[in-house]
Amino acid sequence: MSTAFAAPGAIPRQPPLLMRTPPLLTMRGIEKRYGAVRALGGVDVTVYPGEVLGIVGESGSGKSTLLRLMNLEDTPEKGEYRLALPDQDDTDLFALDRFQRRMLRALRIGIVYQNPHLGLLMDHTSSGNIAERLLIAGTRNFATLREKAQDALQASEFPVERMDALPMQLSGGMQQRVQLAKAIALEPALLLLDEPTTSLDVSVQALVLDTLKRLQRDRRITMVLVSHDLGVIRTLADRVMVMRGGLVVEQGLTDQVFQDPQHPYTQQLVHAKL
Ligand SMILES: Nc1ncnc2c1ncn2[C@@H]1O[C@H](COP(=O)(O)OP(=O)(O)OP(=O)(O)O)[C@@H](O)[C@H]1O
Repeated sequence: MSTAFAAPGAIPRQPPLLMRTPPLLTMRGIEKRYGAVRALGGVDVTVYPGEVLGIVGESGSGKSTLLRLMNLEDTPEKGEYRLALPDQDDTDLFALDRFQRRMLRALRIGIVYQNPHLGLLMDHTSSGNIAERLLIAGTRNFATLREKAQDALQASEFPVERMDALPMQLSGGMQQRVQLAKAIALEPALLLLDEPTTSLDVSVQALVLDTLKRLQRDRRITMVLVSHDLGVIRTLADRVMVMRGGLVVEQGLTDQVFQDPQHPYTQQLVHAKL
């Protein structure tokens, strides 16, 4: 496995500035099975504040399972998970009870799924979807709810004049922007993106990627981005982790991994894309 910042024999490079701070997210030894299927076979992940970590790999390699665990939707058979949050002690988050995990997920972690049905309440308007999130955090005043929902929608570059439309009345790109607005409404410490642009037309995909880039640049939101599309990873991710068969086979700075892949599987992925 190549985790280094330099090819063998090369002069070691300094890790980027972001990585010289303590990590925001640390996962160690994550193992997850579904019956006989080993989805994750002992995965370690470290994410630094303000960076975008990309996760690539073929279908079934365990990317979404790992993201679901980061979102505390599920627990693994083995492994630990810590988030360095100001009000959080060093507890293993998988050891929290179901309610504590749900609250932490709602208040501190945002997620955008490939399928808007997973991220949105289809019988709520766009503003209602965001208000639902704000209510969990204790906002009760109607005018404040609307104002905050509008702010979040604007930040995700959603046309706010459509804020009272139902998701089904919106285009795929707009639905993803509502999911994004909902995910960032409470200024999460961690934003998880599971194939956020995969089901969109190429031109719409580029616009949504631009929004994500702008958000990342302006707000320095720490993101973990799962995508099978190397172009998307290359556009957004500072670092990349390559997964295969529930294991991490290579990781490093995105440019470096793509320009000089060390693992045969990464070489195959990169060359298939060229
Ligand atoms: N709920 C589940 N029940 C049973 N098996 C599952 C479940 N979720 C995932 N798996 C299996 O776990 C393995 C990893 O799946 P996962 O969805 O994490 O992979 P992935 O890399 O995200 O794939 P894709 O790119 O196709 O979404 C696969 O073999 C998958 O079939």
